[in-house]
Amino acid sequence: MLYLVRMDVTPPRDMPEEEFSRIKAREKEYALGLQRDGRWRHIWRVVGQYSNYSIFDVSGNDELHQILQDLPLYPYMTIAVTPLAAHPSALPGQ
Ligand SMILES: O=C(O)CC1=CCC(=O)O1
Repeated sequence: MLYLVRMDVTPPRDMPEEEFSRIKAREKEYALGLQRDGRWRHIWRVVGQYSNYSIFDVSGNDELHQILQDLPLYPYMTIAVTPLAAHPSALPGQ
């Protein structure tokens, strides 16, 4: 199943920059692993915001929920999930 996910990150005000940088490095490694195995299909920065739009291709709600909960930045995120279905006007394979 495909999901459009928006992640808005609010960095903690009281966390030292070095500690937050370490969390961001872990986040990147985690995200790269999921991109390499094909479950995190796209990630795009929202211009001017500490936010991204991502497309996930996973088995269903439970797998996506686990993936999102395991994000190192999860405690500092607001997440919105939109499940996607095929559109009848889409070209085959799109
Ligand atoms: O920077 C972000 O939008 C949050 C994030 C998700 C995966 C990643 O590497 O950073």
